[in-house]
Amino acid sequence: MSTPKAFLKDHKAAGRRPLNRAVGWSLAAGVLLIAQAWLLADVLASVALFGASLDEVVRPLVALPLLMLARAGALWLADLEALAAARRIKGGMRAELGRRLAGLGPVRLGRPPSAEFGLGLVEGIEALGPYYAGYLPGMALAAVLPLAIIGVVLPIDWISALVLAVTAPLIPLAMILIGKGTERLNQAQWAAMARLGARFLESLQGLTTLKLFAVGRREAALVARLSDDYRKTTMKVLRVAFLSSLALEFLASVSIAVVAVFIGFRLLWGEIDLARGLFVLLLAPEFYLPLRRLGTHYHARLDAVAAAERLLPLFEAPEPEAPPAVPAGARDPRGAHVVFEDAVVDFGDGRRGLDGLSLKVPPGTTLALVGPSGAGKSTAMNLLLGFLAPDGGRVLIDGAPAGDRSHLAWVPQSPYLIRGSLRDNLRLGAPQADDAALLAALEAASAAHLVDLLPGGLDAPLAEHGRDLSGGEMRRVALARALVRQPRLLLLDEPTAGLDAASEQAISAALKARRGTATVILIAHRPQTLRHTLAADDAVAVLEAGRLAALTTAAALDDPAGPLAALFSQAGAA
Ligand SMILES: Nc1ncnc2c1ncn2[C@@H]1O[C@H](COP(=O)(O)OP(=O)(O)OP(=O)(O)O)[C@@H](O)[C@H]1O
Repeated sequence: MSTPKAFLKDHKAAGRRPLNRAVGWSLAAGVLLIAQAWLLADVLASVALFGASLDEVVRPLVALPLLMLARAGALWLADLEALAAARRIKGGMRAELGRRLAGLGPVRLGRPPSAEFGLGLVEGIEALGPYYAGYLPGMALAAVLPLAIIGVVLPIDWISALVLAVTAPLIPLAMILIGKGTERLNQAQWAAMARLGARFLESLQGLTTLKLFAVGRREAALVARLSDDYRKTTMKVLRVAFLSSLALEFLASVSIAVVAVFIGFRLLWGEIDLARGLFVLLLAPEFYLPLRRLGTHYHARLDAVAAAERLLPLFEAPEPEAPPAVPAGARDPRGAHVVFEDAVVDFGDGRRGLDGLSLKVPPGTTLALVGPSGAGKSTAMNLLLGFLAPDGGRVLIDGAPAGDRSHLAWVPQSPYLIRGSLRDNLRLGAPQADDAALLAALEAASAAHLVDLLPGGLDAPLAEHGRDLSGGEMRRVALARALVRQPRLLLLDEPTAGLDAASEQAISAALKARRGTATVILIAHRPQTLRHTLAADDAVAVLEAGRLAALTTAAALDDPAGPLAALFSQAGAA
């Protein structure tokens, strides 16, 4: 397990070049500043001491604004580069996190605490921005610029150089002392924000349920309390941040005053001339500036460390491996060849989804998975879908470990329809499909009437989650969508549950028509599904406690002594 600090460092690489350029531009601005101070001191001294005329100082007077402009330009470029670096690093992180989450898949991800993920993806990564754009270049600058200024001041006035050198470390030292105390506060602030975010999202998602049970007010009060907690922890962090800035500013001001007092006395005693004294005095505030800024940046760093701590577990999911592709020649034209070989899925805590399932589904055949609740039907399906990888044994589709989804289609019990037209939904898995193919698929899924029914036909807009369709219509659109893909392996979960008799028949006819062109595997909870969807000689695998308990055919439904009768009479009794 990596540490948050190592995590921040590792990700710096993506923005190294713009970061280096940002530091380079800041240093250029520092050099221009030294030149500017020198010119200004010279002009002031010549006018004040030697009564120089305008003609004599016109050149430095013209050069001064030019220097200022150049310096502003350099600072602007430094900011641009630093922001570009942060943007690049954050972009890379988001892409990586997206890949890892996709690799985990919906099952291993479990029920994702969506607020945590949302917070990580958006706020968490965003909180790293000031660290990369501010803290890192600021650190580099604070290490180099003060040294450069001391280097310039030393030959001119060694006493001031000494004062600068002695007072400089006080600021970072004070900052570190203060920082130690705030680290804990920052972590508390993140935790409070995560709690608030999670609760708020939950309340929004469950709004209907909360309203139905008339607990809306209680929930609102809870969210209000959590947001108040968040306010309090934020105020604590801000209080420390302001106080520490005050302390650092005070230290810097006192240090500048010490330099000024030393110069003042020596001017009085004639130990230093006005031009040199002024030059050092003008540089003094600039000497402390990068150190003072470190105070602000240091808080960005604390914030980033706290955010990184929350992000780390999300980044520790393994990167997905690309499934090995099967050469096209090895594929049977009748459909996919599916093999479970002693497949084990271990969810940890001794919970096994599958406990050594062995099963062969020949190409072009149809098989139903049945079994009591918790027998492992969904787990077997998730293995085929590549949402889970077996912890033991193998699951092969056409001879290759399951995971390549390019040749399969999946119709879950509650299919997800995207917001878009009917056509968009049907073409989701086959963007090249033409209207004729879409209509044929709708026809096959007994949903052709939808084209006439919906205003706009294939262009009819569907609401998110298909909210304006009935459950049965959604299922039929989802089946049509699966068929458009012309899959070699068609996976379905209770394809006919909740449908009227006519639709049930139409769908079972559609599935039967796939025979010989696709392998079909479906989960069935009810005997009707088997009776209406399968042909008498289609295979039925009875699972029990993650293993194959019996392999029979749909005809066994009528055998009172067969495994199916036993299973469904149990279910009926329950
Ligand atoms: N994400 C998970 N984390 C932990 N245990 C799980 C997870 N998913 C399933 N299980 C466990 O694995 C076993 C098999 O579950 P699975 O969902 O495959 O059964 P099923 O036959 O599909 O059940 P049902 O008919 O109720 O849908 C169960 O004991 C279940 O508690």
